[in-house]
Amino acid sequence: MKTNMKPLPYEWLLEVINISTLPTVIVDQEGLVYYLNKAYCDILSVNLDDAIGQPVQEIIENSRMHIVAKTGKEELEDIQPINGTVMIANRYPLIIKGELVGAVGTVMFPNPDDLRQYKNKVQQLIEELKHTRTNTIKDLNSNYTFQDLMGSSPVFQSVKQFAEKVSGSDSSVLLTGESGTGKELFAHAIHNSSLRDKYPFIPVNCASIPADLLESELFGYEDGAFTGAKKGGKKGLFEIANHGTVFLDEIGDMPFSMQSKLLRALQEREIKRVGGQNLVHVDVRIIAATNRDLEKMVEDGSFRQDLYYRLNVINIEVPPLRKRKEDIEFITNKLIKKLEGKFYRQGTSISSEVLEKFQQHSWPGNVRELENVLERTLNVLDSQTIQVEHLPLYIRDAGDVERRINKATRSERNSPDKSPIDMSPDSVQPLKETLASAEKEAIKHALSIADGNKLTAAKMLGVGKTSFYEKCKRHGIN
Ligand SMILES: Nc1ncnc2c1ncn2[C@@H]1O[C@H](COP(=O)(O)OP(=O)(O)OP(=O)(O)O)[C@@H](O)[C@H]1O
Repeated sequence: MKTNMKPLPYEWLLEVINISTLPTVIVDQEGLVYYLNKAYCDILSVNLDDAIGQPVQEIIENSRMHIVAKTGKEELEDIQPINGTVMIANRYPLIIKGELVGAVGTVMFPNPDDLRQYKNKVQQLIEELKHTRTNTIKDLNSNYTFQDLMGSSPVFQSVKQFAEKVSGSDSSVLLTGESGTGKELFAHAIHNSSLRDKYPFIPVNCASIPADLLESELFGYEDGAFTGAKKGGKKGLFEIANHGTVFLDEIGDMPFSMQSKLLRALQEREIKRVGGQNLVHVDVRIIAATNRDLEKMVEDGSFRQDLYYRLNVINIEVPPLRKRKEDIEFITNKLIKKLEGKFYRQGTSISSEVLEKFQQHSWPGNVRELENVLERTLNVLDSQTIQVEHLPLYIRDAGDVERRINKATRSERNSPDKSPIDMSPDSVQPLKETLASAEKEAIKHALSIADGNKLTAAKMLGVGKTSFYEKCKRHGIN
């Protein structure tokens, strides 16, 4: 190739090689050191004049430059320990006018601190990548907007409109309401219509992370913070969510000791990693949710009042399904449409009797329960129309229980002596046994509504998961 470039003077070339901070060595075809730049002389603590003309393997530990100068084959990213430090070596054959005349080599990380910093950086990137990957998969399944929130009743519409209105604000939101009413869906929708929508939405289930891990999950940790901690430390979810939203689900289950640390983070907008000294500024919006009565928890001292006020700047109470019965038919039809795709069906409908049963049922598991019931029904449906006999027994009984109670109350009121309640002494059981059998029935009922999911069943019953597991064990429920 012909260029107009003048050949670089020899001194210039040497200066260029010396300016480079990358330790560089040039050997001739015999593997004798032709030139060693300043960076390499420094890390080897050798004098250039003493090194020139010496076999390279005598000057540089574990060198293979003399081999490359013979084979003419480059060796890239080879591990080369020098003075007890692992370095990455790149070795290139030096070919001038088509002839192999020697080799040139460089090494990276001559300083152990550089290597450590590099490793930390890579480790952090790997952590972020893993987290992003998990969340991307999750987001693909749950990237909800307000349009996904089903419900046409005036009460639901007004809650939805209010939530939409406050999406743009940066204030904390507390979503309250029974299990399965769609609080998490609301949190997604609020984030997605806020100015933070291009940044992460990080959901954290405060009930499912063990108390002693919660702080390091939320705020991260430094290298060596505790036994088993990853080398290089780890970013917490608050740092990962920077500029986005952290959704603290089941906030009522956050351990008391953690509540004060969360409060500090919200007030100062700064977090301190576990085992760290530095404060890291974070910009996140908090959306919290619970189906527990936080006000009562504040009263009985199990939830910090100051944190409650911090979180409850905007309160959105999602109404239960039984308080918006107009929505039942609407949501049922929408869910059927959604499920038809899953079961490769078309034209499925429900009978008016089924709708009546649905209206009579109290739906303690709300939309989640309705979704489960319909999915279970469509799974086994061999006709186009869902009839009462296709429904689970406890829904078929809906209304009957209420009717029986009403009838009993009415007849008791009208003719107390003809009460339908069994008045024989044998019908009375010790209170302890009566309560135990009622508890067992309630657990079985909740489990059947929650499709066997114990965490959901525990939530619907309003008990902690440890106590729920103990109760299941006591009653022999698996
Ligand atoms: N209004 C709604 N429109 C569409 N789907 C809904 C609605 N409400 C709830 N769902 C569905 O019900 C299920 C439960 O919703 P979600 O997890 O948001 O409830 P939640 O109130 O956060 O429950 P929990 O308190 O148990 O965590 C999800 O599958 C969700 O898609």
